[in-house]
Amino acid sequence: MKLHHAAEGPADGPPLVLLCSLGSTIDMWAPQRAELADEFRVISLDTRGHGDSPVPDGPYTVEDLARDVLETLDDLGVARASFAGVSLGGAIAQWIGLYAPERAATLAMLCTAARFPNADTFRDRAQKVRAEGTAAIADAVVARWFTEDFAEAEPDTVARMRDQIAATPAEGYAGCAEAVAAWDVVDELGGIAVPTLVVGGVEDPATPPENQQILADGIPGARLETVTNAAHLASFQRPDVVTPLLREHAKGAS
Ligand SMILES: O=C(O)CC1=CCC(=O)O1
Repeated sequence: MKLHHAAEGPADGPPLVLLCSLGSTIDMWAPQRAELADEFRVISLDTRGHGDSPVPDGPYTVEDLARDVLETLDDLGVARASFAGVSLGGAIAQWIGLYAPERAATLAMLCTAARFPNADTFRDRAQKVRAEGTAAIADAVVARWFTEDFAEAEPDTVARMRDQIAATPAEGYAGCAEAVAAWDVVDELGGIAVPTLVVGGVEDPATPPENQQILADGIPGARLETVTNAAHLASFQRPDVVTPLLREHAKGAS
């Protein structure tokens, strides 16, 4: 399935693909897109069921979502790229590292997990949004994305991001929540042979830092960075730290 996307930066620049978290659109990458487009061909994609991408009936799997990404890149003529994904997007990056490594020059996995904590809560969430709509969970979810200090300092930004969650089609959100619930590659991480950066947020309640430690311990040669004053959307709250990390890592692509 082809995904809605934005392609920015020089057409002949090294491709850098940005993958989103559950309940977000390519707007979550706003702090990185313009900045990294100075040297990369930045391709950000709305995950299936989100933003302006198609919304088939769920459940979906991470494999479905990753195949959508690769099909869209095929359509764009991109055979190999660096990938950076937050949370669900980080699971997609793991899948590509495991099952389509020839497509990946580097991988960056942000605020994600090889098996998400409390998988049942994502099945419950899927059930709730199918019954009541995505707005029913938007406040609770956005509270996990940013630190309390940030939420107090930037209420308009947080409200905008909350609205992004509430605008996500219920079936798309539910299908992706079911993909999150089923994701478990803890025992396969040793098979990822692509240069990998793992980034965590110190105050992330959704995928606390021990999850990134598991990724970094399991993926041979992975580099781990943990960002302070950051919760689940560390890339959005701390672009001052995360964007240079992404740049440096993707530049190391061979
Ligand atoms: O939505 C959450 O609470 C955290 C999360 C899990 C997967 C994802 O993309 O976000």
